[in-house]
Amino acid sequence: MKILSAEQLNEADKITLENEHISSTRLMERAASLVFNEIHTRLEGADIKIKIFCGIGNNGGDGLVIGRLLHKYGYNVEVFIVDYSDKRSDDFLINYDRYKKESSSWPEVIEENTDFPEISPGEFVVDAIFGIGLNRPAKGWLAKLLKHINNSGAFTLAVDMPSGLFPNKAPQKDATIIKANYTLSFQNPKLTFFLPETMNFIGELQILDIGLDRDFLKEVKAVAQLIGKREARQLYRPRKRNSHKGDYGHTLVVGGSYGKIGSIVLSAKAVLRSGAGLCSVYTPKCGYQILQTALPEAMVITDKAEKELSEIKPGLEPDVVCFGMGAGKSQTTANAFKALLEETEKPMLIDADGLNMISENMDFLNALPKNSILTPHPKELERLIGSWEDDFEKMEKVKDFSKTNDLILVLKGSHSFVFSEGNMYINNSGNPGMATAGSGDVLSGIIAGLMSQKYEPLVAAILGVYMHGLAGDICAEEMGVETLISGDLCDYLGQAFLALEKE
Ligand SMILES: NC(=O)C1=CN([C@@H]2O[C@H](COP(=O)(O)OP(=O)(O)OC[C@H]3O[C@@H](n4cnc5c(N)ncnc54)[C@H](O)[C@@H]3O)[C@@H](O)[C@H]2O)[C@@H](O)CC1
Ligand SMILES: Nc1ncnc2c1ncn2[C@@H]1O[C@H](COP(=O)(O)OP(=O)(O)O)[C@@H](O)[C@H]1O
Ligand SMILES: [K+]
Repeated sequence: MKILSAEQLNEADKITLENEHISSTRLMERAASLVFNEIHTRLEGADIKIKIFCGIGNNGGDGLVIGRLLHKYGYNVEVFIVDYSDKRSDDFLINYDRYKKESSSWPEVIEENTDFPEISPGEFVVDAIFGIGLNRPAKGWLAKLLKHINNSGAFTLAVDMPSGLFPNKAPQKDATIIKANYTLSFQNPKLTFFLPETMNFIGELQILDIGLDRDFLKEVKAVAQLIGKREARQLYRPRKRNSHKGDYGHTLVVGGSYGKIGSIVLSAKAVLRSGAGLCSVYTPKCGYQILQTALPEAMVITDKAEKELSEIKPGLEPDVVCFGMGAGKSQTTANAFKALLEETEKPMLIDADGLNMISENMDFLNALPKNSILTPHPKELERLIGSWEDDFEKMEKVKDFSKTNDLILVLKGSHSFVFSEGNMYINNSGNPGMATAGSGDVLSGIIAGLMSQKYEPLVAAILGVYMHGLAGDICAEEMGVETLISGDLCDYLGQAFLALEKE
């Protein structure tokens, strides 16, 4: 699904009105009715106190429509106008009058010196103060009102966006923003919903298709692509009946050091579980028995050194090399890594200490084959590109870094991001159970395993990140988030592939 900016959504809005020959009031009615339906389906007429806070723009207009419909269906609803400006939008004014006509009372107005209404924890609040039109932080009494709502403990539903959040730029550090339990957002998700500093404000997210112009939405260049099951399914290629292991490629996993052999066991297992035909592991001598015992399906080649990588001479030509997990970053290993980079022509996958060695020797980047994949977590990223002011600046810095160096970068996190050629893909699978030792090693193995099966590196990165999260989701469903450990992600990959095939 495309992630769009406020400007693009406004444009879609305008084109829809022209092409469908409908008024903006009609479109507002359509959008807000969908929100009403969602509320009505869940509350089923329950006698719960509903308070709707409306701004004076179109987000507020939506709130008034929702209020009118709830009133019509007999709900216990109170509507408040948050009177922060005189510049009421036309559709706000039309719906203000309609509300009055149907409910036979004017909504209450909240101004600078009005006492805020009391809100008890059991009530239901609808936040329709600001949507995508926010153009400066909420200040003064307005900020106090947002805090008042946040402190009430009431369940809060945000219409389109939690008020105070910008759709496509970072909030100020001390900004006051509605902390929604649930967000019903119109037509397309906004970038801010997926970034670590702002994702907590939206609660659970649901996108409502309000029927904006299909052709426009199809053509417009997305800010980013959100990758869900439908998108992943389009990337997945089922195996051919008439095939053999040679068709699925040979992955070489290189890494491990004394005390950290487990990391490459996890990666190699993930390589095989994601469908690679063959997997070899190159490791210091101390890894030999561990690997042969833990993973009989993998072949093992050992370095001449006992405890660390000193010279990477596997004596074979793999389809893809997956480097760095548990490797350590001694000078000896860094030299061996540099030599490996210089000898390798096909795109590689670099993770963990591989990334740290690059950060300490940025010239290694020149030897990295084009289209290689780096998979940093935020700390590793910071070592690579330096610090950033906010998430939006970080995104821009990573875009530049991946473009300048001709590489694909997977930034891991609660939502992992894939960057390539200035484009951005945001993963929508996964759960906090995956915040556990070794889950990154599994991800490297999955992506490398897909690369060896001739998935283009970018496709392998996007699909691999999605499958990793999906395996985690299916696993967490069965055993809970606390209990999930990274080895389980390998074991649940099978169910993840089955779920994808069913889609
Ligand atoms: N674009 C679309 O596709 C649709 C948009 N609709 C609704 O329209 C909303 C956007 O409406 P608007 O553009 O009227 O904007 P908003 O209703 O989000 O904001 C209203 C106005 O408040 C002012 N403002 C912004 N920040 C402020 C601040 N910190 N303090 C005081 N005033 C501030 C601005 O002048 C802004 O235009 C969407 O979020 C959505 O709820 C829907 O009605 C239907 C379709
Ligand atoms: N809260 C979360 N929600 C979804 N995925 C997560 C979450 N926390 C971690 N992950 C995923 O788990 C992996 C962790 O990788 P990493 O930090 O490298 O761990 P390790 O070094 O222990 O292997 C990443 O793929 C990340 O996206
Ligand atoms: K809102």
